[in-house]
Amino acid sequence: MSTFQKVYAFAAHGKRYMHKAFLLLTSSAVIGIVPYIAVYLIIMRLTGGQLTAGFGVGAAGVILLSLLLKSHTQEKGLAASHRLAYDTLMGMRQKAADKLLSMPMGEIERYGSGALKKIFVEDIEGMELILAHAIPEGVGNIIGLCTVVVTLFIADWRLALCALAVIPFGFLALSGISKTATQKLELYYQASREMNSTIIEYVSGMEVIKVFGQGESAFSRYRKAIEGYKKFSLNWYKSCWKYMSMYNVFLPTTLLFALPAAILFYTSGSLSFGLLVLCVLLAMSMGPMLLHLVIFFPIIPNLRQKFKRIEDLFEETELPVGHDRSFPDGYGVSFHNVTFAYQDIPVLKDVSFEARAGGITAIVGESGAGKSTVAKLTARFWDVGEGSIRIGGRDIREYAFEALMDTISYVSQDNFLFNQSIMENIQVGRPGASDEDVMEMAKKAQCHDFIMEMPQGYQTVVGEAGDRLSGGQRQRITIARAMLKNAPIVLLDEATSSTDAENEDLIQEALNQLLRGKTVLVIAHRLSTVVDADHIIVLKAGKVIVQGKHPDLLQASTEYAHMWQSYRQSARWEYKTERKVAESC
Ligand SMILES: Nc1ncnc2c1ncn2[C@@H]1O[C@H](COP(=O)(O)OP(=O)(O)OP(=O)(O)O)[C@@H](O)[C@H]1O
Repeated sequence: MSTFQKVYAFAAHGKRYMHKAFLLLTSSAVIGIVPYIAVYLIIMRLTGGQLTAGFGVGAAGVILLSLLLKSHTQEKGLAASHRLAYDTLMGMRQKAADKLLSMPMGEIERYGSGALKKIFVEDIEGMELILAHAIPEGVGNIIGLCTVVVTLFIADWRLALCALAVIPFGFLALSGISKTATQKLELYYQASREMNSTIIEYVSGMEVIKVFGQGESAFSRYRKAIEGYKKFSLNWYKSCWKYMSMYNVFLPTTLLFALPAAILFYTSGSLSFGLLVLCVLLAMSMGPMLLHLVIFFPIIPNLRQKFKRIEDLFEETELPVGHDRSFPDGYGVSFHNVTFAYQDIPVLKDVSFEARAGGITAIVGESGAGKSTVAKLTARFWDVGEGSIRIGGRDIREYAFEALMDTISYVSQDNFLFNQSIMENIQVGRPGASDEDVMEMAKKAQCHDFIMEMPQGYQTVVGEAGDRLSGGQRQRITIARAMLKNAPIVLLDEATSSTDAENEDLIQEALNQLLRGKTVLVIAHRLSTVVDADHIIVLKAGKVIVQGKHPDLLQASTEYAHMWQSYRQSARWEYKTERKVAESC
């Protein structure tokens, strides 16, 4: 399958639009010849002394009509080809978004946000220019050129050959351009990729650069990347300039051979005056069309390059999904001898536990023990290496992806928000939820008051990743979002860690209300939040070292008792510090 076929296969109504565009653009090109023929006929009558006023007016009318018709068919042809282009791009964008949803997070992380941005924004966006403009206009131009050449051959084959005498020079230049361009295009794109990812890193790491005084060294990396890009771009253009100039100089000279030959044939009597004018006009019209070809040909390797990266993304492995939509035994979550590694680094080892349906199960342990990984595996961001995770008694790999996602609410550590209004961010939890429902949840998650204090209230746009809000505010909004979703299983990863003590109590209360009856897996550093849990799992270096209820664990595990002791001490220390601050004020 050629790249064009593969690209256009993304269009939902690809064939229909393609046929329509081709038919209309061809008609437009053929109609474009009519004025020339009409002029030829007028001249023939004029030189033969048979031109009547009626014929002159009729021919002028035909010229005007054919120009209008050419413009109309071209407009409709371009409209069809644009529809084809945007249909294709829509299909491609949709597939790219679906692809990310079905890829394991590890693969997405491996790409990095810079490379994915390049694919989504630059490659797909760059294809827009090619598909919606370069190809329709280029194809129209080629059809027009072929029509002129055929007409010229019909009119006088000798003059057609003279007009085409410049073509070998043009092809020589074209093959030079396409050879050098294709050879160096990959290097050029590589330099562009490097520059882009350095720029993204430079901008996203601005806080660290400022705080740690890294301006000089970070800027030198940035400068090196843009210098590299400049070098490759110039190098690339330099290798094309010679051929471009040759092309630009030689190709418009179609008249250079055709005109003297036409006059020679006319004076020798083998060409009528009418045909002389017709052939000269046609030969003249070929120049700009031939020049236009140079824009069209390089887009083929360009399209191939861009599509290759998109195709590579589409070929990435996906998480296999099942089709089950019903949960036979409710919403209990259980891990069965789960072993998991990020790439080659083992994180969870033979982990087994059960989070009872409708109960609160807490996961505690030192930093890096693998607590968040348990939540991420439950949400199926990755698949387990060995063992299985079951929900309702069935392996989560057997469920349809949407059915599983509908069942789980996940409040993660990073509290990501979209650069949209607060209202829309909370509505992500339940698309289509009414404003009143959103506000009710916001009140329960203790965010209504601070939202109302903002100038645009719920319509306030939160900035990129929510950076116009504080950590605590972001966290409460993500809790409201999860509450609105009202899923039967809730994963809370450090859900109240960015909240001050007063709000934490309030949110905890709201959470307690809303989590009632749900299967909750809570990951918390502060042991106070898990004391009342139905079941506590203690992880250490990826292994479950002990599990049970808080009072039992205090008795049964010295590790847990030690953790509890340390927590109590730090809580007392926090309390003392707060009191001292309060007294000194
Ligand atoms: N995406 C990832 N790729 C590679 N390694 C990872 C990734 N995420 C986590 N890890 C590693 O896996 C281990 C467990 O991480 P995890 O986030 O599950 O720990 P945690 O117990 O939740 O830690 P914390 O309490 O500090 O958040 C860590 O050593 C971490 O470096």
